[in-house]
Amino acid sequence: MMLSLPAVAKLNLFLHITGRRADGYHNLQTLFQMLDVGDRLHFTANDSNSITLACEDPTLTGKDNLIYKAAMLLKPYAATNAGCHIVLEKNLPMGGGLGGGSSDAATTLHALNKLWQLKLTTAQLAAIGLTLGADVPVFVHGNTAFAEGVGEHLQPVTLPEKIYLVVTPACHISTADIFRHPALKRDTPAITLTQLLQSEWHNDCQPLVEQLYPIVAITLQWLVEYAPCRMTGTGASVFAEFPDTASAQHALAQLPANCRGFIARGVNQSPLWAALADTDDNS
Ligand SMILES: C[C@@](CO)(OP(=O)(O)O)[C@H](O)COP(=O)(O)OP(=O)(O)OC[C@H]1O[C@@H](n2ccc(N)nc2=O)[C@H](O)[C@@H]1O
Ligand SMILES: Nc1ncnc2c1ncn2[C@@H]1O[C@H](COP(=O)(O)OP(=O)(O)O)[C@@H](O)[C@H]1O
Repeated sequence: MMLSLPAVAKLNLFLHITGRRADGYHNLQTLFQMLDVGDRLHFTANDSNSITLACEDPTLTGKDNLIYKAAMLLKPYAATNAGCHIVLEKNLPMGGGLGGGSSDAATTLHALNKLWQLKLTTAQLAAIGLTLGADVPVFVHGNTAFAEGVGEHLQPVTLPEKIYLVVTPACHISTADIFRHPALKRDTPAITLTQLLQSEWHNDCQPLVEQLYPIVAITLQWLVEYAPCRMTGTGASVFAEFPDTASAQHALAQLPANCRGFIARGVNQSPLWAALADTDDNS
């Protein structure tokens, strides 16, 4: 049996760092906005007892890929010879704060749960996903959500489904490097979701990233000419909200050299859920 499923991107509409934990991880308050665009994965179950991964980009087919790691985490729950061939259509910029790798992992968990008939609950898949990265559970649940802790305490939020222009300058930022930097602001007071929704939104990583990677600051200076803008996650991608697709396209047409850009709609539920429901209807 074969399954083709989306793995969408997210934005962090705000990202507050409220403290550092004993294990070095940081407690956050963040608003994850699901987008309607992303990667696509194709899964063909087999009885080879192995996981194989194919992608046009050969650097993405190794055993360090989160897709492979997610599949291996589910292997112990599956029948002895359960295997799968997975094809990744990589559309999202990598290491851009859009969560592409984490989203690919979450889609893989759902796909193999179905193909291998594991009957694990979404909560179980999210807990397994958390061992791969702090961003995986939100993609497993697939809702626009307010997150606390390292991103695992999630509360779905319904927001107006806005149009966003997402721009990724040509620089790679390591999440771990930003979190271990001495100059990172990590003392934003934790406040309630109601207060947060009424306050001015910001990203605590943005001033440090702008300082360390001037290209991010330059990209924000370009985008702010069109609309108020901010960085997502630990960068390097930045985004702005537009009233309609035409005005977002107007800005995208002027995209600076060396940047990638795309237009997406914010959605309250990831299209992954509709795609999974489709496969239920057809099985
Ligand atoms: C901060 C966010 C916001 O969405 O950044 P982006 O990665 O999306 O840019 C994410 O929660 C990131 O999640 P993810 O990318 O899955 O991070 P992980 O692999 O779990 O962690 C990478 C490294 O970042 C640091 N880290 C990560 C998350 C966190 N809450 N505190 C941390 O200190 C840790 O040093 C960890 O070793
Ligand atoms: N399926 C995957 N897609 C993209 N990157 C992956 C994947 N699996 C592992 N990675 C690694 O994770 C890093 C961060 O990827 P990504 O999730 O795109 O960034 P971010 O967490 O900043 O949004 C990449 O640079 C890459 O080395």
